[in-house]
Amino acid sequence: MKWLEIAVTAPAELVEAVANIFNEIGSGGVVIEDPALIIDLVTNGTAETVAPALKLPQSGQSVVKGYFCCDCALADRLERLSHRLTDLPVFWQTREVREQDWATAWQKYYKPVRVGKNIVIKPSWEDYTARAGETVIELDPGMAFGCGTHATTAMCLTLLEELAPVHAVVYDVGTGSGILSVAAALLGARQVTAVDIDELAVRAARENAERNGVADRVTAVQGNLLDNLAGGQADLVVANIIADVIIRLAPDAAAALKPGGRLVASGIIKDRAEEVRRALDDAGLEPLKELTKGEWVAMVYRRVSAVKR
Ligand SMILES: C[S@@+](CC[C@H](N)C(=O)[O-])C[C@H]1O[C@@H](n2cnc3c(N)ncnc32)[C@H](O)[C@@H]1O
Repeated sequence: MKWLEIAVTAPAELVEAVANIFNEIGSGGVVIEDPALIIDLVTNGTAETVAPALKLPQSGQSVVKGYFCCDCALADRLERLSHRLTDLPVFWQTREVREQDWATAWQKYYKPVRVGKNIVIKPSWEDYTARAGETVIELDPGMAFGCGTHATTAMCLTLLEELAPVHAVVYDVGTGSGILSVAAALLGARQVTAVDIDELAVRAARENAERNGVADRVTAVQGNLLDNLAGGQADLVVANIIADVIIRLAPDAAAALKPGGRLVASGIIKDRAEEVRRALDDAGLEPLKELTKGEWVAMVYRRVSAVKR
């Protein structure tokens, strides 16, 4: 089958917005090429990581690629895309590709990679022998976000490892591939609810929980943020989405936490970090820690006692 690849070159802060537009108009898959991440891997990569396969990007801009089936719906999709991109500072190019070329193209760059102190993310098709003390997450993200190498996911994993959620009740909001839910369960959480608005992500999260032998502790559900979740109050909420969504989520995240519970929030571009801090403060949460990587920020907050609603 023939597909049309549409490559949108965009500044880092618009990457999520462009990826969302692709998803909303029915893209069969989205690939994000983030130069900050590639530079980080080329600079800091070890023999185990993807670094040897990568080349430094020519420009500092990110490229978001969407794939569209060349069928009768294509013309309508292109018109909607053109309409949605028209006011954004981006440019786009198209080329025809065969299905095998894009569906698996990213796999050749995706090798076992170490995150935090002792977490290793192992693609399901790669071999890896775990060393003592390592937590190995076996993953096939499919078309869902979250293969572990994106700065925001990596920072969330690092923070999860530090928070050591032994016996914790956890909500993973915007679970994508389920990577953070699986990590929480492997790190000892007793009950994890993984929620995503995207049906494909929910399926990927369920499969990845099974693949890692933690399906008995990870429940993946389709839904909007923390709406209608039945898991009770949590020790830990993780949300790696985007600044606007974290701001919207703040009061509900605070209310979903037990006193003393922690929120790990990421997907926050540096320029929006202050707005997110304000929203989390306004929700009655107390800041504990921040990490930054490239353009991205991850934050840890704690619920002190009663929260404002
Ligand atoms: C950046 S990805 C994070 C994936 C994974 N948790 C990680 O850390 O790599 C954000 C995810 O949030 C999901 N999402 C966006 N808006 C949402 C909403 N309102 N409710 C639930 N999930 C949402 C997206 O579908 C996407 O899978």
